[in-house]
Amino acid sequence: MRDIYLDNAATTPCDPRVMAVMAPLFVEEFGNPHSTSHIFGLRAAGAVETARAQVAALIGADPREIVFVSGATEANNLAIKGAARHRLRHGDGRRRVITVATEHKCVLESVRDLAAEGFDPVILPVGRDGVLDPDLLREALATPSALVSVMAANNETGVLQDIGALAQIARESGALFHSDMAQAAGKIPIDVGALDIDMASLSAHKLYGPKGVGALYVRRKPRVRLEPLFSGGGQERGMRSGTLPAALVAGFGKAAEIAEASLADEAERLTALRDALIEALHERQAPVAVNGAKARLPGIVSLRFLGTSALAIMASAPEVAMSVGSACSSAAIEPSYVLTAMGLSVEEAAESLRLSPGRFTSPADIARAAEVLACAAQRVRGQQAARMTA
Ligand SMILES: Cc1ncc(COP(=O)(O)O)c(C=O)c1O
Ligand code: FES
Repeated sequence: MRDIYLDNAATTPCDPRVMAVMAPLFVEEFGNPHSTSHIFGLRAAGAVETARAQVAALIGADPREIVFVSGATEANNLAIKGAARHRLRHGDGRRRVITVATEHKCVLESVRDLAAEGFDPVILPVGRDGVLDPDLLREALATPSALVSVMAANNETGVLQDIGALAQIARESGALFHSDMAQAAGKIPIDVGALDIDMASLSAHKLYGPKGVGALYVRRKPRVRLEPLFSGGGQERGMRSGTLPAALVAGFGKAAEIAEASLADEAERLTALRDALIEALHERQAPVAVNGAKARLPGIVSLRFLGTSALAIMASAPEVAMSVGSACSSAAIEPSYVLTAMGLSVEEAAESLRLSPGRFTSPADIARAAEVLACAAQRVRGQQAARMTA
């Protein structure tokens, strides 16, 4: 029996069509995309600009608004630190930077790190459904603020925030608005123009592209200015020095193009797979509850196996790849900070597993995973009961 991969929220495999675009750029067309005095550099630069247009199209941006970086971690650091520092140095003395308790660590830590530079970090709570109450944002913005950062879709629960509404609240108070869209991009339709936001972070490896490349959307009208994180040659219009990995960037572009073309079909298919998994678990008498609001990404579900340790289920079902909490925190034993921020008790959070089917998951994979999981849950409950009576 082959192993079943249900951890697409941690990372996705490269689509073979993406591999086909990248391969020649490693070997034959290996030029430095910034060395445009000869054909090798020009070809690499052409591949980068094609990708810039493809990534821009996925989110309704202008290609000139796309800054390529190493991934969403860097994009989030650049957006938050870059915008806050530039504003403070050139502007109005606004020191407040606002985010939400369920954000990815790279956002939370970027905001917290700014405290050492004299900024005023504010971390807003969420409700039991994982959603930020817009009134809490309004209250926080009573103090003039530099920046608000709210993710579009959560990486552990798939819960969606109402980015358009939150961005409008921020704009009315004169704060910039950034959104971590690493999980949302390519999964749900996104139009940065319609959302009227200033910055958005993307990562290629969440949408069937390669690891090690991502992008920051930086609005041009009105222009958002950032202090760069790195000193250097001034590539990417001065916002991100360093030679771009043309092959990875081109792969990201192709992945974005495929994601855009297949978005509606894939969302429907993933929703059906996710619902089939939950249904099959119910049929096999595995008592589960979904964590978070109804409005969620199609491909991520956080399931609480009532009364059953999630870590023990994982250990008992090694042929299913899944996770407790996010990939970067899964080495830690503490239960997910995202779930406890939603008001789950430590015990409830410790009963929760994240399952994320993807483009290459089949209905047969889902049926098999449900069987394995239900069986593992039953075994674990048996062991727990035996320990209680021993
Ligand atoms: C919501 C979110 N933000 C940021 C990241 C970090 O992205 P990257 O691995 O590209 O640095 C991830 C994935 O780990 C994520 O899910
Ligand atoms: S009960 Fe299904 S595999 Fe054991």
